[in-house]
Amino acid sequence: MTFAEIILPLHLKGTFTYKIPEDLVEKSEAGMRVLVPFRGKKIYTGIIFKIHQEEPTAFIAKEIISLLDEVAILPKEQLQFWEWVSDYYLCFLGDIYRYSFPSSLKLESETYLKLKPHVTIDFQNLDSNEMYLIQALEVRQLINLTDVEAFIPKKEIVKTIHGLLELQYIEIDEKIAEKYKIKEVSYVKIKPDLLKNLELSNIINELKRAKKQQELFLSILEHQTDHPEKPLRKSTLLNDGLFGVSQVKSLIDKGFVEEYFLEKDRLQSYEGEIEEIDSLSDAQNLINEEIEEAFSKNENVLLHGVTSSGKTHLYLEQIETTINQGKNVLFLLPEIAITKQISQRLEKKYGKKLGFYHQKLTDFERVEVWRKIKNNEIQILIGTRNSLFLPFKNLGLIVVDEEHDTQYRKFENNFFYNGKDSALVLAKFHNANVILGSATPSVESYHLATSGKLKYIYLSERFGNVKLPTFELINFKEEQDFKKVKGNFSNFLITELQKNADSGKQAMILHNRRGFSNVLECETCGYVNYCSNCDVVMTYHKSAHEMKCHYCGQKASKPQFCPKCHGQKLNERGVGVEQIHDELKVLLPNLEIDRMDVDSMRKKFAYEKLYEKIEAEETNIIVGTQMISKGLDFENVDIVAIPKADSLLHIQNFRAEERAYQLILQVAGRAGRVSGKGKVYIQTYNPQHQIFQMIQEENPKIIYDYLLEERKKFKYPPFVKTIFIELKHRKEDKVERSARFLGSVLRKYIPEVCILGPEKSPIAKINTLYQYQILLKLPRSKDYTTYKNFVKKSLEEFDEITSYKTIKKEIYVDF
Ligand SMILES: Nc1ncnc2c1ncn2[C@@H]1O[C@H](COP(=O)(O)OP(=O)(O)OP(=O)(O)O)[C@@H](O)[C@H]1O
Ligand SMILES: [Zn+2]
Repeated sequence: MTFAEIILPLHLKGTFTYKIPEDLVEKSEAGMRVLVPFRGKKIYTGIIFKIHQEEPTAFIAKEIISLLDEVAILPKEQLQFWEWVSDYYLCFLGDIYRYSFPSSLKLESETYLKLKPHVTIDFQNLDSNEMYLIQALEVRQLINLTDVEAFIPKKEIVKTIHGLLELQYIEIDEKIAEKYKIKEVSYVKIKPDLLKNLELSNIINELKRAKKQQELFLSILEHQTDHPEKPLRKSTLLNDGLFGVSQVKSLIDKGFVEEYFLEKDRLQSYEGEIEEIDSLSDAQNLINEEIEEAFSKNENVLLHGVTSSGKTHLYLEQIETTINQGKNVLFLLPEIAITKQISQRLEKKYGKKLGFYHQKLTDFERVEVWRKIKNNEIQILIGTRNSLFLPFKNLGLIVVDEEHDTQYRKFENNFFYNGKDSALVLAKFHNANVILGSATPSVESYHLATSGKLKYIYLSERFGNVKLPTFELINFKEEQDFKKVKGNFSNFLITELQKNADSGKQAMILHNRRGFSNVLECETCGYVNYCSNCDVVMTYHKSAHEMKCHYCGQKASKPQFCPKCHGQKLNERGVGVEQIHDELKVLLPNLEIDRMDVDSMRKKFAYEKLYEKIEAEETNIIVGTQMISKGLDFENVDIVAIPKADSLLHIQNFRAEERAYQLILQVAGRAGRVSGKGKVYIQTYNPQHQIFQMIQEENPKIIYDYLLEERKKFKYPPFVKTIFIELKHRKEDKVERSARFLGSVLRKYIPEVCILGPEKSPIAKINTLYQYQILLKLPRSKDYTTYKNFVKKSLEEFDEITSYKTIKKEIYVDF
């Protein structure tokens, strides 16, 4: 007997064993989708993970109902990758499946049944449910599982379908089951036989009395003669308003013109001219040779290139090489908003061979990308980290741009993974090369590179040998003492911003806090407004006239007076980006000043509009959160200022300094990209801080050595491996008890020094759930695997306690 381990789209551990029916054994293969019954009542689309001959001993395996694919939908590299992700990040295969498959490929209740053609049904031997289903199918031809639930009790559905499938009365309709249909676009052309038979002049004559139709006919003819290779869209004809639908219809009715349909890619692809890419500069050429040398030795690359050094051009070069070798490319970006620049460049060169993939696509669009990737129609896929789970074939190169970005490492859909590290593993399964690129690599990647596990390649000059920006620290304490400030700005900075604008230059101001003020506080009783779901004070957003919780998204209107003591005066404490923006507008009233943050960019096309406004130099100053630090390449920005730089360091996290450094350097990198006169002003109470001091050096080694030294001293990655576990529940005492229990189980296996906690999380409650945390700091080397197995074992023991089943667990490996 043959069995299969099936991955089900459920938040459950491991795979599930099913028997493969004799007639399907030959056809079955790992990576195919199957339909299986689960827990009596439900039917799911699962994926064959493994096929084997070991009959389960503890239970009788149910049978697979049917196979949904003729060839595996998941290539073996993806199955290997899923297995690795699940094992390394301690997450469920079912969650990976749910996360990575577009929902219409998972069918489940959308699966359709139909009668087998030409069967004679012996109604005598059917039970009532079977009878109902057959009768329904005689009337409706196709029925999906959800419909069946209307007339058959849920838990009997599977049995009924099973019975009828066995009797060979019904079958599963796989084609219809897939909801996805390709969108078609209508085109027009002159009837081909008319062209051959020289009837054209007759027709033109015939149309003499219908001038418009004649004109239309001629214009179609003209298009066809001028561009014989280019189909003419019906909508193009109608677009300029010269002709109407009725004229087109008349020509079709008269049989002169015919309408036909072509599949349109839902994803807009570029239809314009194809352009060559620029050649590399001398400095870039040297780097490119280094990259090639590394690849020839099967080494992956960390490309550390200062801002505006032209990393994109180096990626393009390698993309080109890879494609010329007949292989495909995955280009990862931290978020979709910043694909605009890279895609513009790639579109010019690669047009339709380009695909996009990210969380914002509709399910239809996601399926389309799946299909194209499977058919090898996309050569370059640009996407966010979830693209790693697409069914790639023949992958030759993965680029991870802005590899330091925190968007690559987050918890989403029940599991945490780092897209950058996962890219390295996926590439291994495909034998593909990897470039990690950044102007400010993560400390971990830098360490990997300098300890020889990645090839470290440093590009120290900007393209065109443009000078890097210079830094100037403004001692805000001193300025205040001498009364040379207005609000959050020194008089000096205000003057510099005005002068900059007067000379036709633009500036960017970074303040990485959303909202207007962090807190509204009652002057009389000290009351502050807490979110009712979270243990967090709500942020005041002045422009939206509301209070928002940045953790759960809850909104409330701004209180007019203190709800506790009815005091009239509510003070605003803590400065948000809105306030900086408002202040500047008052300080520099003659300038155009815009704001860029998630709150102001929420409206559709808001980002595109502001982007174009900046590009057209219609704005003088852009005030923004970290959003302005990412990938923007504007020619005319000379000044970057950080008025409250200390706030970047006031974060309780071992990565705080690293992040402050990256953010400052990234935003600084927007300055003087063409002029070479970039100037960065940092206002601080603490000009002596190491980070502010070291950032001024053009030698990154100084700062990385310092950051690594700190990590070593306080035992943080990359010197130890971390696993962070957060437990959550509505009841605080319950989550506390469960956390203590997990702590004690872990302590059975793992030395005390490696375990921190359990303790209440710094934010005690988010989204109505109380949270407790445990941090494990495990040694690197062989022991890590041993310890990790102990962690797995502890989690299993925890899961055996029935009353803890409702505790939500979040596990972050390499936190
Ligand atoms: N070889 C080249 N030929 C022509 N233009 C180039 C070349 N290399 C870079 N450039 C131009 O230099 C500018 C900076 O390049 P790019 O944006 O790729 O830098 P980057 O290294 O990605 O910087 P950042 O990390 O700041 O985003 C761009 O406007 C780009 O078009
Ligand atoms: Zn909240």
